[in-house]
Amino acid sequence: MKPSVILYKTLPDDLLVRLKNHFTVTQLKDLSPETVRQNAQAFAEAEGILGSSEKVDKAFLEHTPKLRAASTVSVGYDNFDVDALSERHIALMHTPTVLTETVADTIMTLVLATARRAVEVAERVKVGEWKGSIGPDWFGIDVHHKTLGILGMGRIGLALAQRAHFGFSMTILYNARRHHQEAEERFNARYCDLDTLLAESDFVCISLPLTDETYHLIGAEQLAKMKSSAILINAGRGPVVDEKALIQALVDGKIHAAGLDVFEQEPLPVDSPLLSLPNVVALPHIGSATHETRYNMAACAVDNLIAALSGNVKENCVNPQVLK
Ligand SMILES: NC(=O)c1ccc[n+]([C@@H]2O[C@H](COP(=O)([O-])OP(=O)(O)OC[C@H]3O[C@@H](n4cnc5c(N)ncnc54)[C@H](O)[C@@H]3O)[C@@H](O)[C@H]2O)c1
Ligand SMILES: O=C(O)[C@H](O)CO
Repeated sequence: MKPSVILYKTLPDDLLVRLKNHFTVTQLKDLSPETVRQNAQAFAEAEGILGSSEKVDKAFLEHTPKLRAASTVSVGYDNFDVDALSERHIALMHTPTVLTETVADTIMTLVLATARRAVEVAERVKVGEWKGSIGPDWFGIDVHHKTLGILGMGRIGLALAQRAHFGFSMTILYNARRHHQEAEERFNARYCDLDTLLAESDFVCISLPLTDETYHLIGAEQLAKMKSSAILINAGRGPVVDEKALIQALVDGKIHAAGLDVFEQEPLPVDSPLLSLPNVVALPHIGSATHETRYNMAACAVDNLIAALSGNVKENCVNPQVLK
């Protein structure tokens, strides 16, 4: 008999067929307590789950006594209680690498859009404000040859450094828990402490995971250390930045602008003060959202679940100790 799995995301048809070739699939819309209550038997039988963005904690796991693997269609896994999964010997699989280049493109999009005010001035054209030759109130600031600071020199940070170094002749600073030899050798990146990075960067770019250590890593004190001409870009996770402090810093002119793909609350409430600030570019968490990359992530997640439930894991496991 095929193992039972719960799918809580829509998959392209060919990937759904691949999943069904290996498993008995129950498709549900989410993992909310109500969905769990209404489908108690399916959760009681499930050996695997596949989807994204839903919270998987101890309380959820009480309803899944047979669970052996969770496969998330994302690289970030802050919505999972990894310790609780590991205690139960449940493998957590994720999708690193396939999305790295696309997310780095998104960060570069935010760098360019904020510096050149692309969204703001395009809106002004649409409402008929372009009536003659433009003046300094339409000007942006240069990106090329500026200094870009990277918080989180992992896969995405490295791909960003490559773009900034080769594409825009930028000086790269980074802060990390250890020196990153490849970044230093290939992109001439300079390691520095957080305060130095904040003080010297024209663009502070966050590609950090959300952990206890990174929660509100950037707050009022850190924003005050940035240049008033600097731009903050966050494509890691919203809660890495204290959003209230960020709004205040933008309102007070302590920093020049912000480019944000992630927020403390998603979707971003329409009444967020961020949306009334002209110097904020707010994207709806589209870091990896291209047709190609989202397909590749879904395919990776399907393969990850097949590997985990057949005892054949070679990569992409967050807690490989449970496989021993
Ligand atoms: N906006 C999006 O759509 C999107 C898409 C993909 C990933 N992400 C986020 O980006 C994160 C990074 O992805 P990745 O593939 O580059 O992961 P990664 O693991 O390769 O890189 C993360 C880096 O952050 C470093 N780090 C962790 N805690 C730190 C700390 N306290 N101080 C300094 N450095 C620290 C790690 O050492 C690592 O080098 C993901 O965890 C996810 O939250 C967002
Ligand atoms: O972590 C990731 O892969 C992205 O944020 C999509 O959720």
